[in-house]
Amino acid sequence: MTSCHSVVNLPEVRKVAIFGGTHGNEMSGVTLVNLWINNGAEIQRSGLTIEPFITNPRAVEKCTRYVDTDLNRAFTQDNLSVPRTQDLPYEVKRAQEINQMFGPKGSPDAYDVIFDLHNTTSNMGCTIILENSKDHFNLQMVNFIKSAVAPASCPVLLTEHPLLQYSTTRSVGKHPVGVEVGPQPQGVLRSNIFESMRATVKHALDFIELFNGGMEFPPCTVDVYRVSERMDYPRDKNGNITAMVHPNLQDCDWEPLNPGDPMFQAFDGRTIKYEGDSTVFPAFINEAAYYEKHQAFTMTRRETLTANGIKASKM
Ligand SMILES: CC(=O)N[C@@H](CC(=O)O)C(=O)O
Ligand SMILES: [Zn+2]
Repeated sequence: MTSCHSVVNLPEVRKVAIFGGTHGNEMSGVTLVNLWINNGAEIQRSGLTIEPFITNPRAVEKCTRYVDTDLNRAFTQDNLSVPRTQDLPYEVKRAQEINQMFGPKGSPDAYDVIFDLHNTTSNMGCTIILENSKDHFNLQMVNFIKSAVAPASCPVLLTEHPLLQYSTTRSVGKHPVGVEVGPQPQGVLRSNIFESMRATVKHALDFIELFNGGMEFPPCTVDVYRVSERMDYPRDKNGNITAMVHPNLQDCDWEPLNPGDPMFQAFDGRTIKYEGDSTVFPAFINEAAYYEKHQAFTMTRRETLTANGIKASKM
């Protein structure tokens, strides 16, 4: 369906969900979604069903990341198809319910766009997380958001990776979009973080409204940071960490980490350097939730993606 201007016709967007509380202690998304459940005027757009939804209410109630297991890793085909029994972890049961309501994952009935609102303790600013480098609709949306927030930046983390990809809550939708804003401590609201998340969602919904209204978005390029590796903390034989993120690296998400740069500061005072052979761009530096995942930061590489022009097809 490509025209001579390399503009692809895509179906109009009909069903949109905004998830908060996938992690119950990430307060911006929890608070915004609860606000919008009470009064949805701010997120209404013509011709669209937009559903704000708390995905892990038990974790929200306890103000904890999860109750039994991380919901944002639970949307595997195995979990989604396992027979429902009493002793399944709460989040696996919940994943099945969410898949029924907003999916099924991979099916034509699935919601068109799902935003999932997260906070990080890392200094990542207002980051968009994408899972698929060939999702031209999402790439165009991100290009729109980047222009709307400029001169502020909107880094894009691309989690597409043969081994490191994980099965997210938003992945039940056709176009999954993570919104990851920090730094904000767990269980805490910070007004600047809250408002930048709110603005990003607003721009994203404006984009969808313009798209449905027939606006043509010309081909564009989008700079992204693609996940390449995970870096764990140095550990002793018992698995306890023996070093912290080095002060030169702390809060330096998205800045180049070059071979030879300090990476960790051991408790005995030694500096541990980055010994890779090329420059990487770390993200999720010293994320609180990742100690248990054995991850001190994520290494990414910069890449420029090309998006087709897009236009809504009238049916
Ligand atoms: C700090 C945090 O929870 N980050 C999210 C990232 C994502 O949504 O892809 C997670 O690990 O699930
Ligand atoms: Zn989260």
